[in-house]
Amino acid sequence: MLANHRFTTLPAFSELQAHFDTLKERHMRDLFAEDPERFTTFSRRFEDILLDFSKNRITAETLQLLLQLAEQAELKSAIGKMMSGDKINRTEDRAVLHVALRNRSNTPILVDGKDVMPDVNDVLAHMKSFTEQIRSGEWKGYTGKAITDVVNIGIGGSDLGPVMVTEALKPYADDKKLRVHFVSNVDGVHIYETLQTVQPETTLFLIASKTFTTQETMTNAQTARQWFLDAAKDEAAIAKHFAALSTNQKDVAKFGIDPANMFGFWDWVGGRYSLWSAIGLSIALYVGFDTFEELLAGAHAMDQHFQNTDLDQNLPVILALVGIWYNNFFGAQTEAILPYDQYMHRFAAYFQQGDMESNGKSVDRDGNPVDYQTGPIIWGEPGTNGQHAFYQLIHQGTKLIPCDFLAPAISQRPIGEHHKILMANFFAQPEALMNGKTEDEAGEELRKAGKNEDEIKALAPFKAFSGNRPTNSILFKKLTPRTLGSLIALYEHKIFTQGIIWDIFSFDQWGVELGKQLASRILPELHDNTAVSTHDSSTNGLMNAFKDMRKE
Ligand SMILES: O=P(O)(O)OC[C@H]1O[C@H](O)[C@@H](O)[C@@H](O)[C@@H]1O
Repeated sequence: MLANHRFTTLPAFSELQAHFDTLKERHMRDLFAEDPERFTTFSRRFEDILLDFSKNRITAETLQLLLQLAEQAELKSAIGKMMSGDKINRTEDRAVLHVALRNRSNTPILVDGKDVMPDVNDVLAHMKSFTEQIRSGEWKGYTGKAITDVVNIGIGGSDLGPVMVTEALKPYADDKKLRVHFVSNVDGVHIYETLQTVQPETTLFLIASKTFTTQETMTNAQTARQWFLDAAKDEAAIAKHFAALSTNQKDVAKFGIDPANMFGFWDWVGGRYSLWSAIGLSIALYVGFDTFEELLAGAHAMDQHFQNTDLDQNLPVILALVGIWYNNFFGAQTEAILPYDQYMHRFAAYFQQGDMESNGKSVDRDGNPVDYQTGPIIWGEPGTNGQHAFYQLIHQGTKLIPCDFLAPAISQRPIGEHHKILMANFFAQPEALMNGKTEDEAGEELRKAGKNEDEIKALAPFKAFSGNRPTNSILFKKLTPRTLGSLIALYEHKIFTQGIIWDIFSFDQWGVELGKQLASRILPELHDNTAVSTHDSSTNGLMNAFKDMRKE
């Protein structure tokens, strides 16, 4: 059981408040000027990953106090509890063991007295042999042809991880053994457009759903099944073209999927933490099983770092603490994740679910409403695209938006000057956000450009930048499977750390349930043209207008 505490009554919390008052007006420009060692003091390394958090509004004292906050929240003990299979997801009475899925050292992890590792390894072995059969062409479809296309049907945690990772690891699929497609939206457009591009006789469908009851996924799966049977005209052919990634054996069998094609996982794998489980089968099929294992190994290495490294050297902990500093003291509402790597273009979208579904909570572990801020709004797009879209607000708007900049030192596709140009932007933006530009500096530039004094006076305020806008820079050698695994685990553990300190449960998601219940209540009311009057006037009005618009 996790110990409860009230976040705002931890002794370090009030110390941080007092400290904040002394620091809030200080400019990072001055902090850098005062301390030539600032980069060394505020940067950390893990394998090929360098975290530079020196461009934050912190001093050594801030970091010390934040570390005390983590200690007072009993973070170390909480990490140990997660890693050893304690049921820390109390509202669902479950352990939280995505770390077991990538536990390459195979040390036993017990849930209810039973080591989970043999089951984990069995599923991995099953995934491996299946992957090899499909990729080698040994597995034949119902007309005797090899599989060329894999369609993963899933949503939320059963979609976003595989989408993000297959995009990020595209260079590792250069052998072009298989194409992968992802269908998530219940909007029929999504499955329609995907089915336009594949052939029934060479397509493998993966029905990815932890519960195997999610309406969107089941609707898309039934449509795919019907489309397939329209061509194959034989239910026996389903065994060659459908596999299930799920914890729900009963409903998988009911759907007609051969139990031999079911890849299981367990209730202790949260949906948004499931890419390491059977849900990652599309990844393994696309990049090959060895590459998938390297991804697991990278995450495992970060798990060990998180568990065994002192808090002040611990990358996930530092990211989490810096985030808390802005979220709970500066009042920042959002955080941007900005990868300067086109292959990582779904990384922010992935952690939108990872972070917001985990820490979007307003009740503490005692069941009381919190009176402080919890999880931030996560958003972001790859650089440099974002620079030409929303960075204006980050530079000159009224909101404080802490940003994480991520980039590889070595491009997967070194072409001409592209990577150096990309990296020049990666270095320039955090520098500009930190330094800003005073009105005097802006004036000087205008003078050099030949403006007269009246023009300078009129324009300089618009051309000035306050600066003092915080960033973390995460520079890594190359986006290898191992590094990607470590980066994902880095953010996962950041989320865990913040949840522990905020005294909330990060591994349930009751908020998602409401939408599901309401939609299932409304669906039957859409089946005929009868006017609806059972809801509020807005919902009634909209539903009735919908029915009118559809009349011939
Ligand atoms: O894999 P499933 O069971 O289809 O769930 C898909 C998604 O459903 C809900 O939105 C939440 O519970 C998510 O965490 C989950 O990832």
